[in-house]
Amino acid sequence: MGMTIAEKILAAHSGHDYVVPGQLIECRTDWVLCHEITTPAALRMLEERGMDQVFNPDQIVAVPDHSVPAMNIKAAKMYQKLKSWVQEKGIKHFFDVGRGGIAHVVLENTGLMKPGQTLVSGDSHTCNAGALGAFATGVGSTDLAGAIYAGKVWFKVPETMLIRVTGQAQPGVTPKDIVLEVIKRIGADGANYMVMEWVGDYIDNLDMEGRFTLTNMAIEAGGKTGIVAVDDTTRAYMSARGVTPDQYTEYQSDADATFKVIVEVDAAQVEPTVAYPHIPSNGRVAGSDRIAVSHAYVGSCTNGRISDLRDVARILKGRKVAEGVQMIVVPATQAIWKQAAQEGLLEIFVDAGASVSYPSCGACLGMHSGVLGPDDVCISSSNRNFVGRMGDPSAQIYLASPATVAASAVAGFISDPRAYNDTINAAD
Ligand SMILES: CC(C)[C@H](C(=O)O)[C@@H](O)C(=O)O
Ligand code: SF4
Repeated sequence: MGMTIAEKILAAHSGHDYVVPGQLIECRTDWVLCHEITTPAALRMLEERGMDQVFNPDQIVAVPDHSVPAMNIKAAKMYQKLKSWVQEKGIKHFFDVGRGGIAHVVLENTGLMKPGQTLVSGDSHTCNAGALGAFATGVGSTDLAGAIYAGKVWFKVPETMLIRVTGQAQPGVTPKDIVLEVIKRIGADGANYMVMEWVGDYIDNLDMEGRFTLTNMAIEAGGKTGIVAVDDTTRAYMSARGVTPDQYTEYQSDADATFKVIVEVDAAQVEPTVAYPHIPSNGRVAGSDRIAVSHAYVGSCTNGRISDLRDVARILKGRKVAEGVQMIVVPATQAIWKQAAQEGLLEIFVDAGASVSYPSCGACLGMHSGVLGPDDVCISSSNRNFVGRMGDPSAQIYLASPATVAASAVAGFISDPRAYNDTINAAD
């Protein structure tokens, strides 16, 4: 019987020739990603049991990202805990504040995480790295503790959902719109405990940044992870990071692999999509209602990459954020921040009246640097719009692509970015 990519990776990491969905396996983890929010709890569990060791300090990547730079004493202590552990255990790959950014985006860019590998982290958007043709998933602090200690985790082998995206998207329609459309169709629990494998000529033609946006949001449909098979785009991405094909394993799903569900998407039919409060599956066409916004946020591990910032700059160039709208742009990493500066994007944002913040998760989860107050209405390029996600429970969050966020910031109400298609084409 054929296997999917995910099944092949899990078999290879658990000493089996093949695995089937539902099977319980003990899986080797090639990488463990640690940030300052969930790692301290895992470390405490290990310390309390006298098991305070790491399986391999060279296979742990530590990136403080949520509450940095610290906004209060509690956050400063969490950061200290992560940092002192890193120093004590000799964790090799530590991306300190000022040298990192949002952990998932830092990791995807390092060349450390490779196709065919496994990754766990105490963060639900770990699925992001699946775009590299890898198996990457979020775990709770207990499993995180086990992974740090032993380099292993237990998994029930997930079933796989195949999502075939064909055709060309209209100008102004981005991977974020595609994934919001898929989640709208299947529901916020539509892929529960499944791997979401993305295929089709739309995916073949998509760059790595767009693929990360797709796999990043698997968890918003309940997915165990998202995955894209390795192709020339992946190989070029790895090679740009000094990693050659002999350093990793490529897997493809077999022709007779079993997919629990198959979802077909015609990219040309997808419109700029906005997920209305309070669930990412609540998608509607951008601009179909007149909804005034008080805040616009571009950033996060879903859409804080350089291509996202370029999309925003094309729309903001020579324009102003509407009076009464507070816009925040957060490049996902220091490297992206620098690239955006070099390309003149930050200047465009500032000239338009947007604040540019330092790389962190801050506003995305309402921790700091852009917390929403009562009844604020935010159009956000992030991934979740749950009640209270960005601050006060009465605030309303609408999820959209960076282009839609920019178009809405300029208009002062949620708007269709296709109105700027001429601008977009002219800039390309
Ligand atoms: C703080 C962290 C555990 C959380 C997650 O796991 O997703 C955060 O990153 C989020 O996006 O809500
Ligand atoms: S950017 Fe947002 S979604 Fe991503 S890890 Fe940080 S808090 Fe979570």
